[in-house]
Amino acid sequence: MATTLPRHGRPSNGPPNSALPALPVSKTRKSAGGIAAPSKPPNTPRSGLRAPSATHLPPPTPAPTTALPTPKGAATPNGRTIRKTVSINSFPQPPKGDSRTTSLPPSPLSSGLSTTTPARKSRTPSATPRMGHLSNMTPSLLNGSGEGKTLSGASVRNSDGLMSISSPPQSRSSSAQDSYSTSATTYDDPVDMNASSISDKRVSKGIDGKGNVLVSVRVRPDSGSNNNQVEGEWMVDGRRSLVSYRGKEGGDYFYDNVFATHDDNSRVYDHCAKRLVRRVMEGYHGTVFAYGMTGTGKTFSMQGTASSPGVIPLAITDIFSYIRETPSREFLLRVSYLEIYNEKIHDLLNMSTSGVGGTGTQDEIKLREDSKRGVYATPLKEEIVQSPTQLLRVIARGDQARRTASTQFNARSSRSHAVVQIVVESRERIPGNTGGDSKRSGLPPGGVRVSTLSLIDLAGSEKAAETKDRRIEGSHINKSLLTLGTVISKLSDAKDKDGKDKDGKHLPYRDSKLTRLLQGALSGNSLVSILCTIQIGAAGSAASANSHTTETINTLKFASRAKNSIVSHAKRAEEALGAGGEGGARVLLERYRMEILELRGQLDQQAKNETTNAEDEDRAKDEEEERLREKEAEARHEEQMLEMQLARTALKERIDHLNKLILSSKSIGVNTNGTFSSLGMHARFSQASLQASVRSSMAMSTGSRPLLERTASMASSSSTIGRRSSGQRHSSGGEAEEDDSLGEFGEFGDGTASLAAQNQALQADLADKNRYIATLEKRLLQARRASSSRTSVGFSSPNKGIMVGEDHSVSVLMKEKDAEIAELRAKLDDKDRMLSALRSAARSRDAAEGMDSSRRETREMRSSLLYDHAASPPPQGALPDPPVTRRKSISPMRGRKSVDEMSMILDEMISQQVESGHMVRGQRGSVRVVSDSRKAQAQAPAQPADLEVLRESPPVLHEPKQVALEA
Ligand SMILES: Nc1ncnc2c1ncn2[C@@H]1O[C@H](COP(=O)(O)OP(=O)(O)OP(=O)(O)O)[C@@H](O)[C@H]1O
Repeated sequence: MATTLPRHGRPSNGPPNSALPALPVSKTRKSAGGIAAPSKPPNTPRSGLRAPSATHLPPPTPAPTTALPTPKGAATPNGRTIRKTVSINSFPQPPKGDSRTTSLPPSPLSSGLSTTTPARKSRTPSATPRMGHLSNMTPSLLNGSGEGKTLSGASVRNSDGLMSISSPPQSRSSSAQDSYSTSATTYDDPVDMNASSISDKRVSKGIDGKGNVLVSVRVRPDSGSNNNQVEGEWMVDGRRSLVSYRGKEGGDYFYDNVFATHDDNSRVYDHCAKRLVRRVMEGYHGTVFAYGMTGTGKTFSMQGTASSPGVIPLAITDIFSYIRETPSREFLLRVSYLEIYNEKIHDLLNMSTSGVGGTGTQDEIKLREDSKRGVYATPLKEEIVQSPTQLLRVIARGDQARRTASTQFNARSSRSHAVVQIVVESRERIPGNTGGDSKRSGLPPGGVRVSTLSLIDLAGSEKAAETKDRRIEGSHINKSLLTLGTVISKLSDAKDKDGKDKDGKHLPYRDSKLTRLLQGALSGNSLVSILCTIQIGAAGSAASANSHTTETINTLKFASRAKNSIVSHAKRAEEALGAGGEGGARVLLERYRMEILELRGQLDQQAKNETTNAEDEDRAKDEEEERLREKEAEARHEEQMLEMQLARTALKERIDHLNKLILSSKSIGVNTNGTFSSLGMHARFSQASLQASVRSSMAMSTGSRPLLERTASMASSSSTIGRRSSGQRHSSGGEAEEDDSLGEFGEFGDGTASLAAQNQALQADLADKNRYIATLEKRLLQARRASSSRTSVGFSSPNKGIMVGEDHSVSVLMKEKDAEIAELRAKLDDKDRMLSALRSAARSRDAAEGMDSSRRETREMRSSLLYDHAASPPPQGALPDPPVTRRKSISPMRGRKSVDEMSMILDEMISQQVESGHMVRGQRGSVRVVSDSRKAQAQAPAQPADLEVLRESPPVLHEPKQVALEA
């Protein structure tokens, strides 16, 4: 009769042990792997012993519920197994003195047994042969919330009998290397699945009060069996999590989970690791490790196959499922993979330098301890992974680098302890901000939680090895496993002594790298799930050989001790709020968040800069265009100003020159210091100087094209005079072989001839000036029009103030020019009047002397001749009858007299002009026309010559004023 053992409550020491949230309901594990597992290599030792007979099959009835001791090794005649529950203390000592193992350290399990047995003895009452831990089953984080398992008759029948061993595919292939689907897969919650029955909760409850350690035993099928018969020594009851040995020194072993041979990896994962993985995602540290003799299925359980993925791939799937199901948090995963081989740590993800054979120069990896991280290996490569596929690939890479070799019991035995560590960083996601950062504060509401899931496939303990290498490996493996067993044993003894053993010494974690690395888990800082693998074979099979049985029993004892010894007080990892310090520096999520914030800030700044730059560029472009426009306008304006300046200069020069000419003529006419005769005598010289002056003036006035044209025309007219003058000069010393006209002039040595010539020259000069004035006026008009158009342009330009100012100065200039021109015109008028006076003087003289008709004719003829020489018709109305006399017939006295008379007349006229205010006398006796001569002229009586001059004046003279007003 099996009895339900009383469950002792245990103090809660840390982690919550309340009901766990329901896991996803569901339901069938999908496996995409259809790849047939390779069969076991032929050299694998297999049992050739007789298979258990059908008579030894478990009864179809529920398992016996009695825990009463039964005779050792007894079986009922009807085939029912007689349970023998023995104390762990009664387990036999491991065999010693095996010839093959003398050179090896003793098996850790057997050693552990020998060292711990006394202690166990003292605590386990002999009257209660069941494992001590069974009396303390309480719910735990890993076991569920207290729901029991249902033991139906059928299930009991399946699990309670002797081994029903089939031959599963014997394979060893990394699931990660195959095309295992990582799509979301859900599993039956073992708790929910078994929640209906309360009749027998013993098996599924937390095993004892020692915290959250979960111990499971998995029995590997014995492929060597030909049938399902087992010769009565072993009994595996999965439903009751019981393994019984009925053989010598046998007993009942209860654990949290016992998996029979037909249980697959999925079931193993669901019961051993699923909850732990979930807790890790919630912030607890978790460790799952497989322990057992070589070839018993540790790697098969942890890695699985393509068709039956193990703990590692299933945990990865669950990790990502959890992330998908938890949108309120964001996660970052990084993975490392190391192995401890011959007591050296190798980075399985960084084997490119060291190589599998360890020939490279990989930095030595050491174990360090940190208050926040605990014990950790460094330097170790960590890879950040973002998908299950990526994570599986990383692990598959490590698997390939792991050292394996063929052993007596395993063709591809793992010769090292392999540790996969998945670090999970998580942080609360800010609502409405999928980017993961707070736009307002830049800080998330909570800190980053960091937890670690360690998945460890230990190397198998080996009792004997054939080769030296194997022996060395086996030595290290056994030593580390022995240390592990010792630590666990001492943990049990030291549970009340603050982690110290009986002698007050610290636990020997440092005795091996394995225990040092597992220190955190063993000392209770993390949730722990231990999967012990055993292989039990039919009686007479290889698996049931003595050594094998011994190893199996030792494994069972190790599992029992672990369950009793490891007290977990795992707590949810604290949330790290900063990225500072050694611990904080590991929080990549925080670092990345800060980096993202920083990069975002830079991006924003860059965007702002780009916008500002674009605006600046536009502005600079506009300003540049504006500057160019201004420059062009300025250049145009300067050009126009220069043009006007040139025109003004030319005008000024011309006006000065004309003024000089006028004064010179008047000086000649009004010379009162008795030199008029000399004027007459030097008339030719005076003419010549006048012409030279005109020519020089012409030569100077070359500023612009119109002026050049004008100069040419004036030069042509002057040349006429010049020829005559030069002729006069040339003939001064001689007579009439000269040019006719010159000869004729030469003949007139008296004042009459001089006057006529002067008169004619003045006439020509007057005509020339008129033309010049017309040209100037045209030019002025053009300049004003140009200025006007510029002004209108200038108003629209940004420098319109300047343009207006310039234009104003131009208009002032124009006005000045107008005034000058008016003055010039007045001077010309004076000259006309002088000419008229000369003419009238000549006429008076003629009348006084009673010139005969012949002389008159001669004079007329000469007059006409004179006009012919002038190269242009005489101005209309000008010099109607020049009083020219034949000088040869005039006596010098008479000539002098007429000159004197003329001088007198001129003096009178000038005096009149001066008196009337039209002219002013200079200091040297010269006279000037006053500036308002125009007004005086308007008041003076019009004379024929004046009218003529006015008629010749182009009407455009008044246009500039109109333009100026418009401007
Ligand atoms: N439960 C099982 N069902 C079917 N085959 C199994 C099972 N367990 C183990 N095997 C097979 O047994 C062989 C050895 O298994 P495995 O390599 O996992 O043992 P191990 O304990 O890891 O050995 P070692 O410690 O030497 O590495 C493999 O071929 C594997 O396929």
